[in-house]
This record gives sequence, structure tokens and C-alpha cells, in this order.
Amino acid sequence: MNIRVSEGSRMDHKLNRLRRKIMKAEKFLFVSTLDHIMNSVEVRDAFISYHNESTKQKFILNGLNMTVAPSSIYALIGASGCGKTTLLSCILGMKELDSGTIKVLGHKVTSKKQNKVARSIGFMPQDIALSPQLTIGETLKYFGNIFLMSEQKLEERSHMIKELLELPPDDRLIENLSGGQRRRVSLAAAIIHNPQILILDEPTVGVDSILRDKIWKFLIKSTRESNLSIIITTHYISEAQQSDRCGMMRDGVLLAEDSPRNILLKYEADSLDEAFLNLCKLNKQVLPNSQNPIEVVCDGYVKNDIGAGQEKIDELSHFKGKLLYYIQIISALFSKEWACFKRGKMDLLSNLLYLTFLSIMLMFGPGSDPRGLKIGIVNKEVLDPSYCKDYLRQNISYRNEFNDCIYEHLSCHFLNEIQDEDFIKVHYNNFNDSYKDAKQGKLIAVLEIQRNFSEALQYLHENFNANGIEFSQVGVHLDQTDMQISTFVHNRLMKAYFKFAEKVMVGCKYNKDFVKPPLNISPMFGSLYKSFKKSILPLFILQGAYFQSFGSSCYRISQSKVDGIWNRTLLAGVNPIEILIVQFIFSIVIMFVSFLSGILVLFLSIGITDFTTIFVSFILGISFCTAGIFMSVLLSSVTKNASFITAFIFGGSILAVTTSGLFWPVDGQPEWLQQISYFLPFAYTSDSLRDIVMKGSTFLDFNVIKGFVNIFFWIIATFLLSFLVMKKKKFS
Ligand SMILES: Nc1ncnc2c1ncn2[C@@H]1O[C@H](COP(=O)(O)OP(=O)(O)OP(=O)(O)O)[C@@H](O)[C@H]1O
Repeated sequence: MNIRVSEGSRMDHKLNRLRRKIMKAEKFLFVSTLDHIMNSVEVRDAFISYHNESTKQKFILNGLNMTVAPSSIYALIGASGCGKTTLLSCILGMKELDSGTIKVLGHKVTSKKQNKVARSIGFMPQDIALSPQLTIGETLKYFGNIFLMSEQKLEERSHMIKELLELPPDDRLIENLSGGQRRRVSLAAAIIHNPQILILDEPTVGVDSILRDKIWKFLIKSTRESNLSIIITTHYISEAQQSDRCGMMRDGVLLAEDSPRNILLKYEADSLDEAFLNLCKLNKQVLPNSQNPIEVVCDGYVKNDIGAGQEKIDELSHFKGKLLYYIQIISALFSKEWACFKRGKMDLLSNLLYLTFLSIMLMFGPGSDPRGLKIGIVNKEVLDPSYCKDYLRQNISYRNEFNDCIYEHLSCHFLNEIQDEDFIKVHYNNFNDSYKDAKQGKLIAVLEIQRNFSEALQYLHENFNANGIEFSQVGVHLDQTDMQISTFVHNRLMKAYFKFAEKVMVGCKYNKDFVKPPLNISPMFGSLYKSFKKSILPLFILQGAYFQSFGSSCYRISQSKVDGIWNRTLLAGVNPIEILIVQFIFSIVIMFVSFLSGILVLFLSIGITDFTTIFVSFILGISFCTAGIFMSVLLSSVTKNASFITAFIFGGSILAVTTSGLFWPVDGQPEWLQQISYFLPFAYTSDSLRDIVMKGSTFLDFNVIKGFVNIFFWIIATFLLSFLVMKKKKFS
């Protein structure tokens, strides 16, 4: 029965007929014993389809059947796009079949349930799927740990694999390796735990022929010495000749599945390439739902048990308990995160000190008075400014020697009250010149004082007659382009005028309250002039903290999905919740440091030193960061698209500024927007922080409670939604 077919030689017809008879006999023997055999992998009537742009259904697997025996190498060959990777994804449970069944080591595979035999499988995807910031040593250690290997076994196996695959030194970073070297590390990660089933998606691409030969020898030896089964896809059809069984795939079906020897015989070919070509010609007319022309012939089947990795879990749960299992997995995940994080020094520093930088910027930014603003002065009463200077130098009194009020050059007194540190005064002879400069942006305002300003003021004081009041008024022409600046100019000029008017009143022995507005404004919380920084800057830090926690956690999760390490970790039997717990701990520790340092720097610099205020603000902020991290989990479970995530973060920060009342009170919004603002997590939290800082509110105050309730609503909502999304779509 063991007839050798040397490559290149042609069989004569008689011999071929004889061999076909032998094959039929083998097939008969196999079928009669098939019921008692447990295959490593069984695929039955597998259908899977996608809808393309024109919403036409396209079958990728079209009623496919496949059988992989234990202790064998199964080579899956076929043209690019025929569905090989899709089939492997279904076997691994990453994709769900539309219909049909897949069994791995006797266990039905479904993408929704945790694969019971996950730790018995080793998978090398087509993409590298490794963390570029890890070294080779760290990568192998990571995979060894998540496969629950003991230190000693990991050491032994790493040593053997590194020699076999001729890997570069342990401390070389994956990102600095060549394409071929990366593929070899990826293969090493797939075989490190000595799996019972090995699924390799084009492992020999970019590997030189000598090493390729070495890898094949290793695979063959491994299958002979243990009950390891290997499914390997390859574009090098000649490689498949070394396999025990070969599946020739086209348009989602296996045209043939047999040992290479039998395929050569059956299709009267000298090489598998030729056999594949002959097969394709024969099957040109195969229709989408037609019977699959599969041929099942198996050699040397043996009864099999669940793989070594699974035994290890059972052993572990028996001896050490679930807790130890979690500690091992969580610490493996944590070590990997930390190794990646500490390597990016800039990333580390910017993450930890981001809010401190922001606080320092804020100390000098919003809330400080504008400096160096220029105002134009058109003083028609005293055109020459040096005359005013001389006059004030000699005469600062408002009364003469007879104690009479002097209504003379009062414009000089008024202009003197405008502080030089507030404004630079530029004098003009006429309004038109000043207007031209204002239009070019050289002036922020123009003050126009009438020729008979002093007389008009005297007339008004003595007669209380409204006629001619316009001559006593200073025309203030404001550039309203910038609201903040024009409000500042307005306030400062009003302040200067009231000071001047009060001095005139006192000087002339009138009641100074006469010129005061009839509203006596005094602050209940905060102080009249110094509240702005206190009321607004903590909100900047709060929003900054939210978007830092949201953005950095989102980036880490989606990057692990893009790198492929997310899928590979899940395929090793790790639960997504376990990965997310580590991500959460990692992010919250970073935020703890970043937010604490940021808030301390800011609060102390703006004079908030009360411990309770700092403590309550910190707890509110950290809870808010937690909501940000949960939001990132939700977003990254929906998509790993970097441009969408970036747009979401930027859009979200603008939304936060708009709806938090940071720049404009929420009460100023239309009612429908107010409802959105109070639903989103920004407005109530900002109100709470304002109250904590300005009124000294604590956890028991209503507004603060509202803030916390809003935050916890978002934490719970995003957690539940992420859970639901991940239940449906665990793999990226
Ligand atoms: N999510 C999807 N939506 C639509 N079409 C898809 C999707 N995933 C895969 N396909 C299509 O299914 C077909 C099979 O893809 P698959 O990756 O399994 O091919 P393959 O045989 O592994 O190819 P290669 O050898 O080039 O890797 C391809 O035409 C691919 O474009």
C-alpha cells in the first residue's frame, strides 16, 4: 500500500488503475471505522456569505466539508481570495458560520461562547499580530504566561524554538525586526505552549528556502512524535507535498481533500500545481449550491483527548483555584501593558504630566486681564495731551482758594483715572484719524470728549437739567469684534469714570452717592473681581481629564486591535473582560497621577487651599475620568477605525465645551439643547465642580449629588452597552 510517487515520473495506465483500486479499498475500510474516530477538526456543510456593494450575496464558504486527523499536517491550498482565511477564522471561532457545524477536538465551535479548547490551539495569523513595542523575549513570555505555562517549561520551550527558528536576540524590539524575522517570532508565539492543534496562515511567506525546509521538518517531526494536528495555508503549492493531507479549495468549496500521493494519482499529475490545475478545469461548471465533490480518505486515525493547555486549566483550577488563574492572567496582561508603556518615554511623560502642563498654561491663560490694549483719545476740550499733564502736575484739586468747585479741564482729570497698566492711550486731533486706525485693528476703542465737557458737567450738577447732557458724556466707540475684550474695556472705563465722578462730587462737596448706580452689588460667593479664574479654570482641568482618560484608553485598546494582539490574546482563551480590567486599572492609575498633580498645581496657584474642597474635587474628577474610560471601552468595542476615533474625540471635546457651560451658560441655550446638555455627562459635573470650588459644597449638597448621579449613570450605561456589543462582537 505504501507506493512512492517520485516527482517528474509518469505512471503508466496499468499501474494507475491498480492504484485506484487500492485507494477504493482503503476508502471502504476507513468509512466503516469512521464512527469510532474523533477528528481534530471537522467542518460540515459550512456556509458563509457577505453582501457586496450591490447587495448581492457572495458565498465565501459554500457548503464546505473538511476533516483534519490527529497527528497530521493538513495543507489548505487555493488561489488568493478563495476563502482560506475565512475558513480558519470560523474554525477558531472568530467568525460565525451562516449554517453548518465545526467541531474542534470534539467541541462545537461558536464565536459567542468561550472556546473550551482555546488553550489547546496555537494560531499564527496572516498578519504579524504582535505588539511592536515589545521585545522578542517579552513577546514569548507574554504568550507563555497567557497560556499558563510554568517558568521552567517556558524557558525550555523558548530556548528550543529560538534555536529552531533562528530568532534574533531576546532584547530586539519587534518594531525593529525585518518582515521575515517578525513572521518567525509570530510563529514562535503560536507554538510556544506546545498546542494540540496548530493553525498557521501562510507561515513561510518571507522565509528563505533553507529555513522554510527546517520549519517543515520541525512540523513533520512534531506531528509524528505527538498527537499535534496542523492546518497550514500556503501559496507555495510545492510545500503542500510534504503534508499528510491536502485540501484544494476553490470558490468556497474543497475540490479535493486527500493525501498528496492520492491527489497526484487521481488527477494524473506530476505535481500538486498540475493536479490543482486539472481539478479546476474539471470543476469549471461547479454551481454555488451544488454538491461538494469532496473525497474523504483518512490514514492512521487515533482516538484523542482534550489538549495539554486545557488539562493545565483543569489542573490549575483544582490545585490553585480560580483566583490564582486570574492573578496569572491579569499580571501577564499588566506586564505587557507596562512594558509597552514604559518604552514610549514621551508617551509616559506626556500622559502623567499632561494635566500639570495644562494647569500651568491655564494659570497664565484664561482669567488674566488683557495687557497692552490701545485706546484712541479724541479730547476736543484739551487737544494737547502735554497740556493736560502740566495742568494736573500743578493742579490736582477740584476747588479754588474760595472753596468753589472748579469746572475746568475735567477731561484731564477723567483721562488721568484711566490706568496706564490697563491701556495705552493714543491721542488724536480728530475722530476720523482714530477711526481709520481702529478699523486696521490698531485700537480697541476710541474715547471722544466734547469741547465743552467741563461746562456741560457743571451745568448738569448745578441745574439737574437733562438738556445738554450729551455734551457731558464721553463717547466710547468700542470694537466689539472680541466680546471678552470689549467687556473688559467697558468695565475698566466704567470703573475709571465712576472714580472720576466720585472725586468731582467729593471735591465739590456734593454727595458722592449721587453718581453711583442705584444697585448695591456685593458678592455672596466668590469675590467681585477675582472669581473668574476660580470659577472657570477648574472646569478646564475637569474636561481635560475626561478627554485624556477617554483618548488615551481608547488609543491603547484600538491599537491592540489594529496590531492584532487583541484577537490573539482572546484566542488564547483570555476573556475580553480580563483585558478590559487591566486596561481600566492601567488607565485609572495614570489618571490618578495626572489629575492629582494637575489639580494641585492649579488649585494652589489660584489660591484654593482648603483640603475638603481639593478632596471633593478630586473624587469628582476621578469619577469623571472613570466615565471617560468606560466611554472609550464602548467606542473601541464598536470600531477600531483610527480616523473615526480621532474625529469622535475632537468632536466630543467641542461638544463638551458647548454643553458644559464652560464658555456660555447652559441657561442661555434653547430648551431642546439644554435637555441634551443636562443629559450628557458634562453640564452637571461642571455645575458640581463650580459649587465645590466657589461655595465649598461637599458630597451632601444637592448639586454635587446631581453631578455624581449623572457620572454614575454614564458609567453604568457605557459598561452595559460595551458588554452587549462585546457579547455580539468579541473579536475585532
Ligand atoms: N468582512 C467581509 N466583507 C466582505 N467580503 C469579505 C469579508 N471578509 C472577507 N471577504 C471576502 O471573502 C473572500 C475570501 O477572503 P479570505 O481572506 O478568506 O481569502 P484567502 O483565501 O485567505 O485569500 P489570501 O490567500 O489572499 O489570504 C475575499 O474575496 C474577501 O474579499
